[in-house]
Amino acid sequence: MSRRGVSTTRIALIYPELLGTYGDGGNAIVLERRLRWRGLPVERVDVPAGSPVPEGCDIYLLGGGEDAPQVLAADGIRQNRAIPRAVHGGAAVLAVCAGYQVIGQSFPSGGEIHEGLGLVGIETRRSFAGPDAPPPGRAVGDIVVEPDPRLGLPTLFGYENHAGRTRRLPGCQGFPLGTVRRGIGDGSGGAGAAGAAGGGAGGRAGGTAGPDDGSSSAGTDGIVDGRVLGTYLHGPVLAQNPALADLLLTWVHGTLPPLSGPPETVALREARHRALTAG
Ligand SMILES: NC(=O)CC[C@H](N)C(=O)O
Repeated sequence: MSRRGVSTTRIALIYPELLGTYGDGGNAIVLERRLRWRGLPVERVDVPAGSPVPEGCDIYLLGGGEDAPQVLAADGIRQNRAIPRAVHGGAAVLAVCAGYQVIGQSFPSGGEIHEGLGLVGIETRRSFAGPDAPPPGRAVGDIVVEPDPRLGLPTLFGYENHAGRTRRLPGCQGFPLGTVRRGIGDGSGGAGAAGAAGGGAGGRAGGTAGPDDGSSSAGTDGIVDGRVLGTYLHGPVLAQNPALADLLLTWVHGTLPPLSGPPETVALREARHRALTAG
């Protein structure tokens, strides 16, 4: 039974035309499959760009996007208060990259600061290094995150490509999704906060580990606030991290029967682990 006492879990994919960079729509497919493989009914609700977001869904998925589409998406989603109301009623949110920025208080685009949904106490800027420091380069490449132990998750693998840097605001509820072991993530913690040049416009050469200055400071990625989870991990993140998919499903569904595999995902994770965490 899902959280509303009905048998079908409704998964809303929000504005995939605007928030779909790097196949984030695949996160809906992963959630759908993992319910079906357990014999549980699921309904996928595709919400086309610009249309009002429905309130009665159990999981809302917001993907990544370029700056201009991201503004359009935020404006469209703000037409109503469906997502905040659904979250209040127990729904879960997975917000990736642009989606992660959009669920915060504010984010940059086109030289201006735009209002986010205010679901979580974070803000995104091009840089937090101050007006005299050069802004950091785009964060581009593989990202590996050690999740907060409270989540009981294995290492998370993904891909990131974003210019924005994100930080928690004073009084922010919740906690970071995890510690960045490779890549940039929020890029606002530890040495990354200094906003050093990093990989420049083309991103990090060779996927060098660490925050913007290439050191190994303990930067963080993402936020978990109640059932709202934001992250810079594209990929789509749930395809590479099925345990994260199951965490979202248990938030809205309660305990689920265990599900191993699929074998392809196990092999993928082993390969990612070998390639990205060696040394
Ligand atoms: N990949 C993305 O979603 C990018 C988010 C945002 N437009 C940025 O560059 O920071």
